[in-house]
Amino acid sequence: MTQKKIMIIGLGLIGASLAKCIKNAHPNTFILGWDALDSTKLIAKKTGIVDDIPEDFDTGVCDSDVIILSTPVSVSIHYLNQLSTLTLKETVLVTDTGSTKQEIMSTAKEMPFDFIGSHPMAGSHKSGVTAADDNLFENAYFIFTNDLAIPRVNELKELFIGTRAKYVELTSSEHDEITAMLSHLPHIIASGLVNQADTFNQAHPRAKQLAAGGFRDITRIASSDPKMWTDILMSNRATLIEELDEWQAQMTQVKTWLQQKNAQEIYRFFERAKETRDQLPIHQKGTIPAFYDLFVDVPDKPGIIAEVTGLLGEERLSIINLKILETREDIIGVLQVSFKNDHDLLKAKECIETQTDYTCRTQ
Ligand SMILES: NC(=O)c1ccc[n+]([C@@H]2O[C@H](COP(=O)([O-])OP(=O)(O)OC[C@H]3O[C@@H](n4cnc5c(N)ncnc54)[C@H](O)[C@@H]3O)[C@@H](O)[C@H]2O)c1
Ligand SMILES: O=C(O)C(=O)C[C@]1(C(=O)O)C=C[C@@H](O)C=C1
Repeated sequence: MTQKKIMIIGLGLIGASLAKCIKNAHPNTFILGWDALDSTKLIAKKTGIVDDIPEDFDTGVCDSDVIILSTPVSVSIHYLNQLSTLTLKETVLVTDTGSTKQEIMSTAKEMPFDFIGSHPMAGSHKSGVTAADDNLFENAYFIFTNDLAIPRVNELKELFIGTRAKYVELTSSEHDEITAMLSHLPHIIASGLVNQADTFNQAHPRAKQLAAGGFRDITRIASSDPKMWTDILMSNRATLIEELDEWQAQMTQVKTWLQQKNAQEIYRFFERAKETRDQLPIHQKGTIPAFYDLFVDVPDKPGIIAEVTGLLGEERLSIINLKILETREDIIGVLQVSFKNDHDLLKAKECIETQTDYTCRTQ
């Protein structure tokens, strides 16, 4: 059988992470890469993220069986139009990874080749080839938009099997409504908060040092790439304008309650939010960051926490959370140690099991 050629355009966080996942699951594929930055192409080639960088763009895409566009949304639309001017393989399958889907799907309608939209609902505020991570998509939702009903979604599902993500199919309009609410609006709010704090800090220079966990947690995503987010907003304008109207109405309501000293309504506001968030499936990426828990049965004796965390520290495993679930006198207690991914969780289990007598469970 001839070797399948995949061309990935845009070797940043998502493109390079997908390249790694494809290679892990399909070592026989030949991965070509393309990027606007020579330094990125060089790193991708040197680190083996791609097998090769073609001499020129046209040769690369015309020789490929699958083409993955993983650039900012407006750039991917530009490339899609460019691909329609070239003689690609008759059986080529083109996809993208963009965070919005309606605009690219309506461009794809006019294309002389098969196109199915993809969107892995996992990512990071980090960008670029050096942030590539083959564990990035594990357990996350991976959305396909196939408005054009191309009977080849299974080919993509097979190609992306190494992501270990959970596949979902949506129409592009459902996709853009949902992501506006759960991804795009939160990014606007996070950046708005940081900008408001910046203005405030100029009048209160000491404030910067005093920002604590709450501010850090709600604003992490404000460190994301501004080009990527400008493109996302510009391509989901109508839905976001509606979401922002609702958001403003909600904030005006809170302001009114404050003016009225209405503690009861303010309490209900926070109570509803707590109940809702507490019920969200926090073990799933795509909604709330996933935590991977290890349960260690430990004897009830002094220094036990230091012993377990010390062993994990020596393995350079970072702990996201630590809880003692049961400590009654002279019974075995349970330590719940949370990690940021499955890989760290399994490494921690192995480390504790090989270096102590304690029993470990992951459920
Ligand atoms: N970052 C996330 O959390 C996330 C998650 C899912 C999907 N996405 C989407 O995936 C796409 C890629 O995002 P990312 O996070 O990998 O961004 P990134 O900034 O890490 O990577 C984008 C890459 O595209 C390259 N690029 C830009 N213009 C180009 C051009 N004209 N020609 C060739 N290469 C060009 C950049 O040099 C960079 O290497 C975006 O459409 C984004 O909306 C992002
Ligand atoms: O975790 C993050 O940093 C992200 O911003 C990831 C995130 C999101 O959840 O909003 C961002 C954009 C993508 O389209 C999908 C995922």
